[in-house]
Amino acid sequence: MTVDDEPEVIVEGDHDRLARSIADQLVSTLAALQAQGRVPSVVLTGGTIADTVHRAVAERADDGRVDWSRVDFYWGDERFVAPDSDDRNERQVRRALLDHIDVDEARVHPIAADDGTLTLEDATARYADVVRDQVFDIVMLGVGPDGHVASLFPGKATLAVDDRDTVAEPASPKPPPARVSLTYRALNRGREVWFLVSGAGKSDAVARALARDDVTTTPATGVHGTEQTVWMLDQGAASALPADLR
Ligand SMILES: O=C1O[C@H](COP(=O)(O)O)[C@@H](O)[C@H](O)[C@H]1O
Repeated sequence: MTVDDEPEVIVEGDHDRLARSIADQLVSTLAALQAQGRVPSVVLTGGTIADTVHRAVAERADDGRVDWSRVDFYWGDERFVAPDSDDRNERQVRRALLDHIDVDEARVHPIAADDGTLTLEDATARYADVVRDQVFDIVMLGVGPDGHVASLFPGKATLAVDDRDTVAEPASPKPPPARVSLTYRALNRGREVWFLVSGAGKSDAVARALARDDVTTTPATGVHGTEQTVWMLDQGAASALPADLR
């Protein structure tokens, strides 16, 4: 993003309206890319608004606009827990969306779970192989009240990693502690980056990121799309923004 490429800010009335709007945008964007003969790639996120978005996409899945077997799905981060743990971002997305659409499992690329055979570092290295040189069409990211994105948390050494695509986070301040995350280097290969943020509890983090606060205190500042960066907010999440941005 150059200085001229200001992020776009979209504000919807509330959580559910925001989720429906994002779901519509996702379906339209994927359909348009497929109409160009492309197999779109999407980076998925965990979190509360993301879960509502995934359910809203599933409700739209039967309209035939998207061939879901011709979409590549990746994850921006994952909790390194047992495969059947409800803490897995993969499990959350499968329940809300992937179990309801006709995906090609060869195009679903989850981050490895703690199945007893792998270390956190093994899972991190494996995902680096999966995403190597991958350019993502859409990167969707939730944002924490502390400004974290994926599993890049304020003050952590992982924020400075710029020589690889994945990092291990063994001590996340938000449970569960063991996580694997894409780095800025990988996330910033996204053509379009969409921040999905709901609720007044995140309004300060949103305001700091859009004011370009330092990444060490607001990690979300460091992610931007090569073509477009869009902050998709509800009124609560937008409530600390200056009036011209709301
Ligand atoms: O831990 C995580 O948190 C964020 C945001 O979650 P939320 O519940 O505050 O919406 C999420 O984007 C990330 O993928 C996840 O691992």
